[in-house]
Amino acid sequence: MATKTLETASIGLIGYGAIAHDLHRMLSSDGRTAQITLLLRADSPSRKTVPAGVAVVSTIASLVAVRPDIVVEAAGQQAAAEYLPDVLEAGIPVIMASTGALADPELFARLANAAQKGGTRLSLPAGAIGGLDYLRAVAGHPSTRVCYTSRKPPASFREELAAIGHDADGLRSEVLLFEGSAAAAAQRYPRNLNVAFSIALAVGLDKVTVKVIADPLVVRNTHELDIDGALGQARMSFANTPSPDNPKTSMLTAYSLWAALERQFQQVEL
Ligand SMILES: NC(=O)C1=CN([C@@H]2O[C@H](COP(=O)(O)OP(=O)(O)OC[C@H]3O[C@@H](n4cnc5c(N)ncnc54)[C@H](OP(=O)(O)O)[C@@H]3O)[C@@H](O)[C@H]2O)C=CC1
Ligand SMILES: O=C([O-])CC(=O)C(=O)O
Repeated sequence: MATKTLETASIGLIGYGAIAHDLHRMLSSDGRTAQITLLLRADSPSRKTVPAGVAVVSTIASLVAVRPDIVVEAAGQQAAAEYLPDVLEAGIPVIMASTGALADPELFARLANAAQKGGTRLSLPAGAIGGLDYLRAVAGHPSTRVCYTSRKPPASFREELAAIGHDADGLRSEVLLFEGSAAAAAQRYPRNLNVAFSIALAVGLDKVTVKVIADPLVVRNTHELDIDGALGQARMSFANTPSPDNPKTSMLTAYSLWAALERQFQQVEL
């Protein structure tokens, strides 16, 4: 990989939704013509949004056969579980957006083993937040505790609110949807709470408590972290613009994946 650059690399992209659209645009801007192979299901509605000239395959075997330099998953937790072991085992590095899939310890072990067998690495981007370097550092002290609150406009939790008798469009005050562990949050809200599990992986699963709030008074996807312990206190807050294509997803996520991709091809890693 050392001689390749992001401009000359062959990139496998799983999914073509809000994140992948933005990533594809970034990879193709400034006169670049990225070599991208998309994996979408044969009957995927997303196929009709794929620009002419972009190669599309329907199976993970076909994607692996192309031998991309790297694969980026931006399709969802179920897709990550289904496809990524084969990619890693084939020795192809992976950047995974749907980090909440790792809340399943069996899948975590399967992916780690596949990466070891393939002699490659699974990279987890910061996604819709930042500050994972700080969390990784304070993880070392047993006193560290993190309270993470995901606060999003009601449109991001339309189905969940309906299930408890609320109309997302008529909500007047905030609704606490969930309080508990990061693993439970990531599994209960697979399209909204991957960040919770990224935080937990960085700082330690036992150190994090999570609140999930639908709030009609916010217009941004807001991630608040309160960190406390013998090393000190920190407060981080991210107020992200939701993607126009998918309000659950912050636009920042595609930029984070782009930054993670760039790092893969740099000799000096920041
Ligand atoms: N780590 C982080 O901070 C964040 C992580 N995420 C993760 O990224 C994922 C993608 O986000 P986003 O782009 O907004 O989602 P979208 O719903 O906009 O797009 C998902 C895309 O993936 C495709 N897809 C879904 N399942 C499969 C499958 N089994 N095989 C192939 N393609 C599939 C969909 O195609 P189809 O048309 O067939 O449904 C669609 O093209 C989220 O589900 C979430 O897990 C999101 C935000 C932040
Ligand atoms: O994009 C966001 O704000 C967070 C998100 O959806 C997730 O963590 O799955």
